Amino acid sequence: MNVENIRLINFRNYKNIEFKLNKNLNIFIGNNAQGKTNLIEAIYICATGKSFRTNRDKEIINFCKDEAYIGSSVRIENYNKFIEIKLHRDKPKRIRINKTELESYKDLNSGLNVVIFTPEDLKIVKGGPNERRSFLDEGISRIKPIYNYNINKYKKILFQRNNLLRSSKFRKDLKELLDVFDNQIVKIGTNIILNRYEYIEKLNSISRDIHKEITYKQEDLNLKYITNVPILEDRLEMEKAYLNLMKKNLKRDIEYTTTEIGPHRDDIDMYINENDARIYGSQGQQRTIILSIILSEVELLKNEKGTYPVLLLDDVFSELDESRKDFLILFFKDIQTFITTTEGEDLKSMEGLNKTIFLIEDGNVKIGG
Ligand SMILES: Nc1ncnc2c1ncn2[C@@H]1O[C@H](COP(=O)(O)OP(=O)(O)OP(=O)(O)O)[C@@H](O)[C@H]1O
Repeated sequence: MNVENIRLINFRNYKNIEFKLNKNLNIFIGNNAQGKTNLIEAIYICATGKSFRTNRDKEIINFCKDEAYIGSSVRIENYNKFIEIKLHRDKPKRIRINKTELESYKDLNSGLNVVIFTPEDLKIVKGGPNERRSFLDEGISRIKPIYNYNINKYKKILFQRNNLLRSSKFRKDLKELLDVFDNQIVKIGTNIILNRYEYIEKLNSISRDIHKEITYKQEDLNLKYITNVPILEDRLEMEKAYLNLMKKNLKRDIEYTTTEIGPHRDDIDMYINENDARIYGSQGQQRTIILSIILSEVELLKNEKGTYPVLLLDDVFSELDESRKDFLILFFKDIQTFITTTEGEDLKSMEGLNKTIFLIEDGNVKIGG
């Protein structure tokens, strides 16, 4: 799978550009604020229909224009897809695949899988549990689209349950209504928890090996899934235990008008050599954890889907020492990779790889030497 070319019109600081991309390594090099991340963003939008930086399409359109266009030809196994996205300041975006318009961007099945690293991803280690749950949900949805549907459904029912708890004093039918909600919550919640459990188990086993390699066997990474629902081998027993726990907590739930038990309280603990990485990890260590996890997602996707996704790495080299950079570069051999950097120095470590260097300056793209 690879992105063959890209055309941008009035997309952020790009007025009108079109260029071909390398099947392997693409390096966007330039000073700050020249448009390197904007290119990563454009490729991400082609794959997912949305930006990783904003939910407001208006921000993506050039300041002085009302419309923007992204077009890209993508090679998936042995066929091509031509993806086109039109953004308008006052209208919903329109997406066409091979000239056929989709009803909604949510229908976009570009076939292009991407895994992205951005400096913001540090929040997966440093931020709150919400960040880690979002990371999990995104990763699992890439492999199992039905999971995303379950998450949305779970959030909806949970919201309704919490509303009901808020009005519990005035409801004579509280018990009957809660029974209906709780039975649904437990079914979907169990699905979510088992999917998360399985995903973290797989991620953990791959990321441990990768992390060991990156750190020259100095660091042992361990990811642990935290959930307040007991995970049991027998699914029906698990649902029963989950429901009992909800019933046991009902008094507390009514008092606080929120639901305590369930996957909306899940988290991931991260340890390096048995120490909590969130508390004791250095900035470089925390960054390396994210890299190990993201590279594991790449391997996991390859295992599940049979082909490597495209790798988007925004400013990945900062704060990594030479040996960690070298390991990362080994990864690029078989995967189409897009990488942004301000440092000419970083290019030295990529000698000998099949690559194209793009010089980015003020919304212009030139092929470098
Ligand atoms: N909607 C827009 N219209 C025009 N220009 C925009 C728009 N949004 C962002 N920009 C411009 O894009 C530039 C930032 O681009 P980008 O984020 O890709 O920078 P970068 O090269 O990755 O920089 P850094 O190395 O600092 O991360 C800024 O000059 C900003 O003003």
